[in-house]
Amino acid sequence: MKQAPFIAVEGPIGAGKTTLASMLSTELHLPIIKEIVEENPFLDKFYQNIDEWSFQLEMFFLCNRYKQLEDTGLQYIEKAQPVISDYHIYKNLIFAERTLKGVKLEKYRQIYHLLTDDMPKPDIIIYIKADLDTLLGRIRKRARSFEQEMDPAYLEQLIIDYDKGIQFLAEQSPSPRILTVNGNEIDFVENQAQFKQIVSDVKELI
Ligand SMILES: Nc1ncnc2c1ncn2[C@@H]1O[C@H](COP(=O)(O)OP(=O)(O)O)[C@@H](O)[C@H]1O
Ligand SMILES: Nc1nc2c(ncn2[C@H]2C[C@H](O)[C@@H](COP(=O)(O)O)O2)c(=O)[nH]1
Repeated sequence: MKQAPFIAVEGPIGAGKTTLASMLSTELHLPIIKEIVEENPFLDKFYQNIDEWSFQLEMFFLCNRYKQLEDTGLQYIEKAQPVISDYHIYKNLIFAERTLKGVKLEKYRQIYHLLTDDMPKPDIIIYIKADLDTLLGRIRKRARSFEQEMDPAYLEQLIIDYDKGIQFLAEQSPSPRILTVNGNEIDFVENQAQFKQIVSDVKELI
């Protein structure tokens, strides 16, 4: 290992981030940072009325992830210890740019940059790309009640937003190493050989 990696697994809702990050954490003996979902008091309300609840929801995610990133910095990055996370902090902005408008979006952007610009960023991103049908199938399989009525148009837009967001991250300096996984065709859950191939690809990046 050249230096202790900070790995983030990213991709739109239902792509398999938490699943793959957990599998890699076990396989590579890496501590894992997982985002807080079930305890989020606004998600249910958000899916019922996005315009009404988006600011509270985005701020809740941002504050939680800020705290997790702060802890990750202290516990792992500053001690040069490797770590894997099932999200990149930049996902906050990907979502907020889609769900917020006007003054609220402008205020959110300022707070986002204030909180995160000087925080440690992942140097490896595993980006799981998947199309709408695959994501809808996985969201059904996961069966979280509040996600079942999600508007497919929202998810379709997020797929595009994610592509742009990851492209933006790729152009940053220093640029993260990015491994793109085809989530439609590669079944790392059921197919051991395909999972081992991802492990081998990740090891090459470390
Ligand atoms: N490559 C895959 N093949 C089959 N099922 C998958 C795959 N990736 C994830 N799943 C399943 O899809 C659902 C969503 O996965 P999850 O890891 O929660 O996605 P995310 O964290 O990206 O939202 C889970 O039920 C998981 O078991
Ligand atoms: N509006 C936002 N929604 C978010 C954000 N982060 C996660 N989410 C939603 C999407 C899913 O319903 C659920 C879990 O996310 P996964 O990507 O792990 O499936 O929470 C966000 O920043 N803004």
